[in-house]
Amino acid sequence: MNYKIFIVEDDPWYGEMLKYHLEMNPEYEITLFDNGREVLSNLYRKPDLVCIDFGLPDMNGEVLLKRLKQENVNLPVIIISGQEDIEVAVSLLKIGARDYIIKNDHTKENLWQAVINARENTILKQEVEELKDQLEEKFDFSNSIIGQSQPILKVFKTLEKAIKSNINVSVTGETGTGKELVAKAIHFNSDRKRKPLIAVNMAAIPPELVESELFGHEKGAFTGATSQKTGKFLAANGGTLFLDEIAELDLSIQTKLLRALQEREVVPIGSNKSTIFDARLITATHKDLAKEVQEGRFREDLYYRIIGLPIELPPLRERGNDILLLANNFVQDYCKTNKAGKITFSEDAKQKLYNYEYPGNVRELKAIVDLACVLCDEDKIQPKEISFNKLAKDNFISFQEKSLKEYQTDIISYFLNKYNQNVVMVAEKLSIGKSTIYNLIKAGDIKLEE
Ligand SMILES: Nc1ncnc2c1ncn2[C@@H]1O[C@H](COP(=O)(O)OP(=O)(O)OP(=O)(O)O)[C@@H](O)[C@H]1O
Repeated sequence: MNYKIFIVEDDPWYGEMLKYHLEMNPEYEITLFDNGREVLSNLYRKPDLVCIDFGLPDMNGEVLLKRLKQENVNLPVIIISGQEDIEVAVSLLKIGARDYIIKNDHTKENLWQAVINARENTILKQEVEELKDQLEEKFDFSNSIIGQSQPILKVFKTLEKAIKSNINVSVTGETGTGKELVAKAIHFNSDRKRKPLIAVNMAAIPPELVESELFGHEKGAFTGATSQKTGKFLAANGGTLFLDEIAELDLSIQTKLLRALQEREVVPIGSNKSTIFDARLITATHKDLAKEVQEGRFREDLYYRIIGLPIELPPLRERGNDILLLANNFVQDYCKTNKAGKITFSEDAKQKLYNYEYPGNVRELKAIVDLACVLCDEDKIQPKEISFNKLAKDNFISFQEKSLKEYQTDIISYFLNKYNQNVVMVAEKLSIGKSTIYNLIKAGDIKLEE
């Protein structure tokens, strides 16, 4: 489709010259106007871009720019001006001009590039909007969170309430029960869906960096702060901040977090200026926060601040038939992604899936089903193709008598070595939360090799 450009220039020779030059790209459809009023009355023709001469006889460039922006705030406008006044240029850019070009020997080339930039910018914006639409569809929670069991239907009811309000939400549940998925579903179904969703895993950040990660820092605020950094609170402005593994926060940071939440403002490290933020807070943990409070590891006042609307995700073993519903969905996903023909489960395979405990919950079920799809020779999965992480158990259990925790550490270390110290991949392979590994690293039980 042609890219429609309006040029408004009262000097006919100069206008023709610009038109001639831009028409070298056959995709550009150029229309010339010699005054502001005429271009305004032709906006119904929906130009993709308008280039205006700053010194038009009937309307100065600033007035025309404002009128164009009133009509269509997204319309890119390039100003071409005879004067090199930086202040004028800056004020026009602030009002919304896309570019400011001076009339000199390079105008043609500069305009050519400015049009390319403006067009690319529009395409990028359109792509972002399309991606946002796709995300919304993806996280329409009836599509993304699979389940029809009573405990999950109860969760859906609470989710509806969370979506309609702006209240803080705290999600609890064992590893792999879908806490992050729930946070996404709330964000992408709420009024904040077009603004950022920023997720931070507290267990993954070294304690000394948490404050700067959350609140930001000024350049030179501490050794290593070579440039200014925006914290996650401000990055999430207008949207949602998801603090995963909140129970892992140090008590000193808990105090700072509490202050920020009470005042609704943050102060970056090294700054004396506070900035108001507007982000909805969703927190998650696999721990029992109330117990953490009782045992003195979590501040009571912070607990009451963040608890808001609690959502407790049931373990998969308590979701009955959802196990098979989820398994079928994962098989379909597998077939779609791998362009495979239809695969189903034999009755015995279903029974085997149904009877298992799933300590790694939905994440573990997905890994089991994916593997079964790979292993199955025909179009029906048999019980022998369903394996419950037996490999790790068989290899490690016979070495010597150890505690369960020691076995766990051995297994994780083994996999970290095997997969090049890639925590995310090992978590996926073992169907455990990344945070479980990060916690062991933090506690010094496991050391990542260089
Ligand atoms: N009800 C569900 N329907 C479909 N997929 C689900 C469901 N619950 C979880 N999943 C999938 O299971 C995986 C794990 O979910 P998620 O990361 O949200 O769990 P989590 O509770 O945040 O885990 P962790 O505590 O380890 O961080 C993801 O791939 C997610 O999409």
